[in-house]
Amino acid sequence: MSYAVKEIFKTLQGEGAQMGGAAVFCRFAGCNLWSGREIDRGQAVCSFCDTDFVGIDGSGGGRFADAGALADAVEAEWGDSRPGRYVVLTGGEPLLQVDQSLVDALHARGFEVGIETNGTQAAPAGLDWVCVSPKADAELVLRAGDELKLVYPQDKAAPERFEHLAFDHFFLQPMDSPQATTNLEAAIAYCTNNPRWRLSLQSHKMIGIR
Ligand SMILES: C[S@@+](CC[C@H](N)C(=O)[O-])C[C@H]1O[C@@H](n2cnc3c(N)ncnc32)[C@H](O)[C@@H]1O
Ligand SMILES: Nc1nc2[nH]cc(C(=O)O)c2c(=O)[nH]1
Ligand code: SF4
Ligand SMILES: [Mg+2]
Repeated sequence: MSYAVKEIFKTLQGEGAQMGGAAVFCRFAGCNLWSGREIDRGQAVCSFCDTDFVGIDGSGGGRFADAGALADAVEAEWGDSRPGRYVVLTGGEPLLQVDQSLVDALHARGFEVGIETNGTQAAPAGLDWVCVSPKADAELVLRAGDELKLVYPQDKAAPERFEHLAFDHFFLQPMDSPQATTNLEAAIAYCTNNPRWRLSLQSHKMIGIR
């Protein structure tokens, strides 16, 4: 199967429990919860997205004919060094495209494989770090993983809906929007009163990296 990829870049993971660690980000094109066109945002199931995932025209993006070709591009972006190889599959919604052969091809090149997903699609086996970010109006299929990272606040997606699920870490991530300051304050208040939840800040935006 071929893969449509918006961009591939090396940076530090900005969010969640892996925050601050080096990673190659592989951003897949397309999402099942929004077309990515501003004209459709108001009607989308997920309407607060901060990401351009349309097309294959970003840096390092393209159409990759098979898993080996995409894993080679990820490896080239990381460079020659072997220790700590880590790739984050994101998007758009990566689980519309990620399959077992891609996970295997990345493992064969020495990468640990993380994923950022909206949790609406089944995942192939062998992923090393699964971050699920549920959306209020989308059915949640992936109900176990390493971290659950809830963008906060969302109408009809109170944290209590998710805290019984089988994750090791529970994060609230303030919604980036014109109300970002209010959202941050609300997330601080919630975490202060509900110690099962920790605050995840989008640190890459604060320090001016991708
Ligand atoms: C762009 S999404 C791509 C992966 C996947 N589609 C998902 O939603 O998890 C990457 C992460 O950014 C989060 N995110 C998207 N828009 C955001 C916003 N406006 N403020 C804070 N986090 C946001 C998502 O919830 C997700 O955790
Ligand atoms: N630095 C950095 N960290 C991130 N963590 C999750 C991201 C994403 O868009 O999936 C992201 C991103 O786009 N950049
Ligand atoms: S599910 Fe993820 S990629 Fe899709 S629109 Fe929402 S935040 Fe963006
Ligand atoms: Mg992002």
